[in-house]
Amino acid sequence: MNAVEISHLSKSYPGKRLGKVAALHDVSLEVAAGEVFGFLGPNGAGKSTTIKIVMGLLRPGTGSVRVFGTPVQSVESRRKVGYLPENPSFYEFLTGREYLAFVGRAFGMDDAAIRSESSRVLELLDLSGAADRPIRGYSKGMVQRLGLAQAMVHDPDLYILDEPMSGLDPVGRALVKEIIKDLKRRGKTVFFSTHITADIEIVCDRVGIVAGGRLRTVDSVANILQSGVVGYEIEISRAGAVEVIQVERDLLQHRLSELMDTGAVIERIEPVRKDMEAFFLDIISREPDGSR
Ligand SMILES: Nc1ncnc2c1ncn2[C@@H]1O[C@H](COP(=O)(O)OP(=O)(O)OP(=O)(O)O)[C@@H](O)[C@H]1O
Repeated sequence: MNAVEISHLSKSYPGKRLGKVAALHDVSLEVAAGEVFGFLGPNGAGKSTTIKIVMGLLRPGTGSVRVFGTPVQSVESRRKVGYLPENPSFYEFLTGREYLAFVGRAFGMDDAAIRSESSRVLELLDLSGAADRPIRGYSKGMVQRLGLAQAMVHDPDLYILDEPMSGLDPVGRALVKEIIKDLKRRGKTVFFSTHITADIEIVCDRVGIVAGGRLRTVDSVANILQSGVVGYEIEISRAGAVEVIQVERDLLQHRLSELMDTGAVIERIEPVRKDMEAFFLDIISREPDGSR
């Protein structure tokens, strides 16, 4: 079963005078249940617009979205979703714990569940020490982590996270990546947007690259990294000396036989690859039809 099905979404915003800003053009993609899907694109690519439509906060110009097979406008589909908006902001006079209780009540949780789940997610997001202080005194990173906590408090099956690592320091980023990996281990689905390629490599099963409102490619991270292998680095020892040799991708077998014929011992072979960033820059530098 697909957790999210996005079909032929297009969206324009009103522009200057009578003009329009085209934000999305015919975007279709599916996110399978249990998968971590990264929605990668530069600034202004259309990531937040897509996410707001998936959350039912914006109406699409054309197209539709289903969440676990149900149209996104239905209350039932919303119960299963935890949402982190871009730049979250909260009622600043509440404490973090009070805000989570407010969210828990909105999702129909009982008081005991609210108490235990709030404590669990506050601990997970390293906010226990600040839980009973008003949000107005929180740092930017703490507000971002509270944003993730409020998306998790009702233990949804699907997480829609708009730039979850935004505004976090390296410790916070690592924490959020661990949380995403843990959600996957628990069978949850995560759809998150980012413009940081390294975040995708570490936590995602698949990635969709969006630019200029068009989905340019969707592929598994493993495929992208594998197809990005441009050659190999071979470490050998021969006559008591260690050497490192670079070999082109297609010449590996040939070069290995040659080396072994000379009595060299192969100590290590490592692929030399283009990383996700190189792949991303290559995709977005092309025209939508693939030409340069
Ligand atoms: N409310 C709005 N009114 C007019 N234009 C908008 C509005 N919101 C977004 N846009 C435009 O739509 C396009 C897509 O914006 P969107 O916020 O979806 O991109 P994004 O990929 O989330 O960008 P970022 O990474 O900078 O957050 C951009 O050209 C943006 O200027």
